[in-house]
Amino acid sequence: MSLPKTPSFRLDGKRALVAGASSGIGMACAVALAEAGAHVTFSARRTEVLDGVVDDVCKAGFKAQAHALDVTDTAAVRALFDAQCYDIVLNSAGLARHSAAVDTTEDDYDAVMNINVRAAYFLAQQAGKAMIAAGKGGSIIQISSQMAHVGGVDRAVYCSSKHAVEGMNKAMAIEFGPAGIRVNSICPTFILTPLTKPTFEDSEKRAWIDSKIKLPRVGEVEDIMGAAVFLASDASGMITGTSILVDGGWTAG
Ligand SMILES: NC(=O)c1ccc[n+]([C@@H]2O[C@H](COP(=O)([O-])OP(=O)(O)OC[C@H]3O[C@@H](n4cnc5c(N)ncnc54)[C@H](O)[C@@H]3O)[C@@H](O)[C@H]2O)c1
Ligand SMILES: O=C(O)C(=O)C[C@H](O)[C@H](O)CO
Repeated sequence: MSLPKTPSFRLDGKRALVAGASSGIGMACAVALAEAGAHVTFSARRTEVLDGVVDDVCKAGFKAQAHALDVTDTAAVRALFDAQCYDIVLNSAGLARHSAAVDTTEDDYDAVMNINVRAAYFLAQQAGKAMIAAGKGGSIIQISSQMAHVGGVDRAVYCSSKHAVEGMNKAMAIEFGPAGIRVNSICPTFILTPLTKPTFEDSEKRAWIDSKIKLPRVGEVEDIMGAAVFLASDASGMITGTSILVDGGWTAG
């Protein structure tokens, strides 16, 4: 009897691009992809902020390089994918500005939507286009949020942006699927990063977070790394148009 063959979680020989790799979840995911064997391009608006981590990853024997990219610069995004096709594209660039819906300014709305939705859209568009032309399939991963699945106090704009990412992914999964390109998201709960530091430091908000997460701790960037490697690898080869909630049970009730 021939046993089923376990699919590989390894990413050897794959080229990966991580946008928003200078801090937080993006940096952790980029390191995880490199440790799994991919050659990872860490991208951020300024390469100086990437030099330390890229050096450390290379010294550890993994493959990495830095690239300057502002994800809102659609011409630069196009140029990047015209020059190189990536097998894996993970987008972690994002912004949160919170206010009651009745107080949201147009500036806050536009800033959040510009990065979380518009930039995510055109990055995935160009990634998908290059992957289709290369004919090798691929995996596009957006760092979305648990707030793509529920509402949150003072988070009407942020929730709108992350729900939009889920819709965009589903439609792109339909379009790109025949070319073997998978489009998914990771939906984290609150993870301590520069983005959420002010929320964690507010004792009332911290109590809200602790009351909603069912596990006895909050999330750390390391909690997202496994999902990133899984979605990038052949181990998730039949998964597309969906999201992996890494939410400590927040959305369970
Ligand atoms: N930390 C959390 O609790 C949490 C939970 C769920 C989802 N998220 C999402 O995860 C993603 C990463 O957030 P994080 O918590 O790691 O915060 P972070 O602030 O550490 O990371 C955001 C990154 O986006 C980059 N960025 C912002 N604008 C950019 C631009 N125009 N071009 C290129 N890069 C840009 C920043 O430089 C930064 O490195 C975001 O999309 C966020 O919405 C975070
Ligand atoms: O909701 C917030 O305060 C954020 O900054 C992002 C979140 O941490 C994330 O979406 C988890 O709810």
